[in-house]
Amino acid sequence: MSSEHVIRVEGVTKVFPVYDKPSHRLLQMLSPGRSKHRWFREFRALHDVSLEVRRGETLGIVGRNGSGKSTLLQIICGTLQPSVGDVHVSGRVAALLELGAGFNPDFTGRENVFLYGTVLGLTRREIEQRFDEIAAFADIGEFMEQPVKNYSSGMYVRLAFAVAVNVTPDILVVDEALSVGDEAFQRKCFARIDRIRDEGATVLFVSHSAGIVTQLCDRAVLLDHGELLVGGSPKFVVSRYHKLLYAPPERLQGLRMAIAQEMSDADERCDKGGGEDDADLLPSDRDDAQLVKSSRERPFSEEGEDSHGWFDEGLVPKSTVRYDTRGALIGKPHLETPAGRKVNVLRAGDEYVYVYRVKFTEAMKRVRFGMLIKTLTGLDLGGGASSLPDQSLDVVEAGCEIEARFRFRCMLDSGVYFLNAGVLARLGEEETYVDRLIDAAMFRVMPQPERLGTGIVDFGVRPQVDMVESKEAGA
Ligand SMILES: Nc1ncnc2c1ncn2[C@@H]1O[C@H](COP(=O)(O)OP(=O)(O)OP(=O)(O)O)[C@@H](O)[C@H]1O
Repeated sequence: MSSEHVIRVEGVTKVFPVYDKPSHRLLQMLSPGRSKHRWFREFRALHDVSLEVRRGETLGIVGRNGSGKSTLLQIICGTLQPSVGDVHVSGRVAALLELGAGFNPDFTGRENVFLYGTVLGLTRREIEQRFDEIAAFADIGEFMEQPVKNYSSGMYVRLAFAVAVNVTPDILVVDEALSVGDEAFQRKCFARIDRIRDEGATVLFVSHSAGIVTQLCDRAVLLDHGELLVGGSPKFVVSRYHKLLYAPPERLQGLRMAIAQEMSDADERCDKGGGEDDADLLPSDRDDAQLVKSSRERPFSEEGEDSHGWFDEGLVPKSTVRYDTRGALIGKPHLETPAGRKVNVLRAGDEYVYVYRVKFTEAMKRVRFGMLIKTLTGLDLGGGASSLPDQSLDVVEAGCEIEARFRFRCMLDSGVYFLNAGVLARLGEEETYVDRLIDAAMFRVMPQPERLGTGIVDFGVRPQVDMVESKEAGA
């Protein structure tokens, strides 16, 4: 394996024995070694799969249910052995596989942290050093001392993720698990995955969400019936995945062959923006992803207080990070209606104000303020600055407190979003951040029952459909 590649899968086939009745498993075990009769059928979950993953690359693995994604990940992680073929993996692999994998249900959370850490090659001392950080990330309180069989699925994932991201993995494997848990925790996980990628780790990501794969991954592969059909840019691969997903059964076989034939061309489309992409003609994937659950939705009335939204105390980001503080401190970030009522559950189409305060402990020159709205996965959607650089506040004295207000119209699809805040000033010749709060606040946009728009941002598209030729006129 070249030093550039950290994973190489060569001609891997995986065959599982399938027993029609539970008693057949027992009969097979009792059959003499040379007995010709087999009490099972063979099911081929993977067929001749070859794949290379480079150091630092984020690879998305997509495919319909039962296509072999989890089997492939388990083989890469070493928890399953291939029936045929070879797998070479270099470095520490931390895996967040489907629920149920990894932990011993009878052990407490704490014991499992030590068990899992040891399996990943950490010494007891190393795990002890990281334990507090793992516990803080998991944020499951007293449950850390309870057997994990008493955990909810959300708690289980929290602990599993906390361990996986805190063992400094060379390769992080994430299998759909992030769809469990609340949005604030999901955002924290995506932010941590970003950091792990920035530090040069390789990430394998199994997801049914086209949005996540296209946004997070450098490259993707499509598995179908255990075969690797195609690989290439995420947009290209996701569009082929969608074609398969929505194809009528009679066209499926022909489509599979056509996609497999494109395989040879796909390498040329490896840049993220490149590639033929017809995914946007297909039904939105935001619903099948369902990452943004509407757990705290409630119907809104057209009139009265709630019609412009309300405040949900549970919507508190867990991924807030402060960068760059140098004589200025951002505080109290929140959203208000134009009338000044604090809200964080918004109605699409209405206007809101993003407000935060900044305390200056040092005098500053050329000061201005900024904001940014992001998705749960960290995609920058848009924002704004309080002024152009040459129109910034000339001087702000030490001891001053300034309130920055950004009025905007909420042109977003239903879901959960995050807000950044930043203060810029001239230090020497350079304009630089003097305080920056990432994921300072979060908000939810209520579902819109009559929405015609698709995608995250509502451009206010006004459709018009005209009959340009009727049958009678053409006859
Ligand atoms: N231990 C096993 N014994 C028999 N069949 C198995 C076993 N594990 C997996 N399979 C079968 O192998 C196929 C691939 O399963 P796998 O879980 O890898 O698919 P997947 O793409 O991850 O699916 P999903 O998206 O539903 O999680 C499925 O048909 C599954 O039923």
